[in-house]
Amino acid sequence: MTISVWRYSHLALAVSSFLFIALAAITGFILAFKPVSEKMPAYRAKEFDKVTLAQALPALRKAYPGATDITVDANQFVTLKGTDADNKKINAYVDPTTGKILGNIPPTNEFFQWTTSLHRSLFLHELGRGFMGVTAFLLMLIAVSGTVLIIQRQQGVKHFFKKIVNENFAQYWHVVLGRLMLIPIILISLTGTYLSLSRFHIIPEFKAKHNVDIDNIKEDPQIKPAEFPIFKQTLLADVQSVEFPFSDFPEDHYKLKLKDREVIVNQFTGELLTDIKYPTTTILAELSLDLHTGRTNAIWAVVLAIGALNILFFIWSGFVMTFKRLSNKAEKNKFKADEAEYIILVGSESGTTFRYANALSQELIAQGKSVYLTELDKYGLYPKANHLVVMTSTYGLGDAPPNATKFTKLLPKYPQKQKIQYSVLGFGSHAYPDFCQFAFEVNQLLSHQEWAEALTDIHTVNDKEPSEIALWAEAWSQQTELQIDLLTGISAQTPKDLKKLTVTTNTATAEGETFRIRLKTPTRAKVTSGDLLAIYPANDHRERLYSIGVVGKEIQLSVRLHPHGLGSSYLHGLEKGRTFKARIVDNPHFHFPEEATSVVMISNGTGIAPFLGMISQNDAQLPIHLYCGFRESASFEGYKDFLAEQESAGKLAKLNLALSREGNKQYVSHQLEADSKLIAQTLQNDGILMICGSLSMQKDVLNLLEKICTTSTDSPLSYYQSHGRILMDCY
Ligand SMILES: Cc1cc2nc3c(=O)[nH]c(=O)nc-3n(C[C@H](O)[C@H](O)[C@H](O)COP(=O)(O)O)c2cc1C
Repeated sequence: MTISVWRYSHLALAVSSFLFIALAAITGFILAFKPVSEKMPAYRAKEFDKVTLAQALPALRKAYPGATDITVDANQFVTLKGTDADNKKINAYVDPTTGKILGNIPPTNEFFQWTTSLHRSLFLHELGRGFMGVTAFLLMLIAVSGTVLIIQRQQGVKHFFKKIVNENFAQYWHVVLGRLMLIPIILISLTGTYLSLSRFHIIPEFKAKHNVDIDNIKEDPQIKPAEFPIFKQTLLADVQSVEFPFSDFPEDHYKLKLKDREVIVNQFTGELLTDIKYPTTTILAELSLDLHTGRTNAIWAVVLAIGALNILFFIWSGFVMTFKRLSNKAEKNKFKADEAEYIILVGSESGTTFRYANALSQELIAQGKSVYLTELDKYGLYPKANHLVVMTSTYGLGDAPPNATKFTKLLPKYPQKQKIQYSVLGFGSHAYPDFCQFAFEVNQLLSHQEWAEALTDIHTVNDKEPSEIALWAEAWSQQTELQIDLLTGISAQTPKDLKKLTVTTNTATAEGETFRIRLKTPTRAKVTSGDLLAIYPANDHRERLYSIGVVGKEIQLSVRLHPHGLGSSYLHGLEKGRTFKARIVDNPHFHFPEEATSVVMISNGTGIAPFLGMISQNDAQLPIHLYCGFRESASFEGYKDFLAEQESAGKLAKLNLALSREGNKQYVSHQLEADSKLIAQTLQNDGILMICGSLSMQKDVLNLLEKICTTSTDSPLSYYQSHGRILMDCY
């Protein structure tokens, strides 16, 4: 059964009964203090647990010749009724071994009585009792469906108590307290249900019928009550009540109501005249009352009070979660699926991803675009679309969220008829081992579709980190030439935190060629190879991003001069000594992995830039294999000497150069294919693969890696991607 069925059942049950449950929880909380308050005065005899009827009954009869009966209540206080030697009426708590009066029976506490009536029957007599019985049953179903949801969330009973990630107060404590209070709440609801069923005789009531053969009651041999075997064997702790013989006539007798049976005892001989065991249903009803009220144990009563408070918390947190989920859903589409240019597909469980998808949709509509937003599982044909954005979270062990489980099957079913440019933004959390795995899977699947063209590299967002969302928005905006601001104030129109940079060298070359530009890093700027430099060539909102390599103490960019390229033309024109303002964008997911056993770096064209910085800083001499692709040897010329120096300094283990328009005309993917064994070993042995360059190179390399993973490693490609073993920064 899917998670949604259980979730909806849990929710429907909670919604339909929450008022009654809340009332029962509040009154239940108050009533939990009844046993605690009753136990406060010490009317329980010392060593009560050891006293037998053989000790108690003769002593009490001696002190009170007119005693008619004794009762032992849930607090183990002994009440004696009857008269004393002076014929004075007695109804008091007594010490069962001495007969000493310990205290008077207090009048019933009216507040507790009032609360009990409200708790049991809402002051509506039988009708109210019926309501509360049903409420107890619904609470039980809620607890059971909640347990199933936790088991599903934790991926099995074995992991039931595994750590829960605290992503949100209401959700976190709903689950954590749900696990802790599960047993008390199931017991509260189960016993409440049982008591109602007993009350309405759905579970039959038992009344012991004692058929005493009065004509054959013996009077001999007479023995003292203290010697009666039944009295010697029976502890007072196992007694509910004892009726004394009314007179010395043989037909009068002792009637013992024990915990598990009723016994009639001959007053002269101690013989058992009847012995009727209670059926299990009666014993269970008593146990239910003990557990439901906490009357026998003050600690359990406190647990019940905590349970009642938790129920109130579950009602509050459950509603907070539901409202959040409901408010974060797809807004109504203005355009139909078959007329929209921009398609946004969302995979979400608790709804937050919809918030960003809705923001994107609104931004695009505001810019006059036609947009259609839907769930991944509602994927279909989009005849007018030219852009597809997938925003999806990951759940379970790297699985699809509930509204995206069918997508991988639907995708090949609906091949689009025209080319569509896609971009995937994964939402996840590093607190889970398979970070954004489902997003990686979707990205990989899309890359295999003939009609799909990657517009940006896949981007991932850890714990809804605004700067990562903004980074995707920037990358997507740059490619679409649209200005998208998903997070007001983050990807703001006017860039903040600009740094002044000075050009130290610029190898500015001809159009179509790659040039390198070096910039003096401002003294207090924090910059690492793999970060991005955002420049604003026209001094307006238009931003262009370049991968940074930190070489020496300088920022080095490799830029290909595009005809009419806004960013590349600007940088190309910057002469030595010129200063300009730019923003350093922290890009931690593409920093050099110092902890790795080895690193394989894969680049084409200007993608080599961050690797140059990382290699030059590899003082620990971690084995680095660099696979870099260029069109012709001239493009590589500028890096040749530098890389040779790094090789001889032990900072670069091996350089593999692929030239696509010279010699045997190879791409990096060809060289990687030839070295498949090394690649598989790197992945298997905790090494890291880093890819930087064009999206088409990335696509080829990922397809090759997928093959290598299928044939030569233990896990699929998405596993290595989601475990941070394949780092990418492509454009
Ligand atoms: C039970 C549970 C399991 C999760 N499993 C993963 C996971 O395997 N990988 C991951 O990257 N994030 C995981 N996450 C984090 C979510 O993907 C992340 O919080 C996301 O932003 C939620 O988006 P949504 O509200 O749209 O569903 C999990 C979250 C929860 C509550």
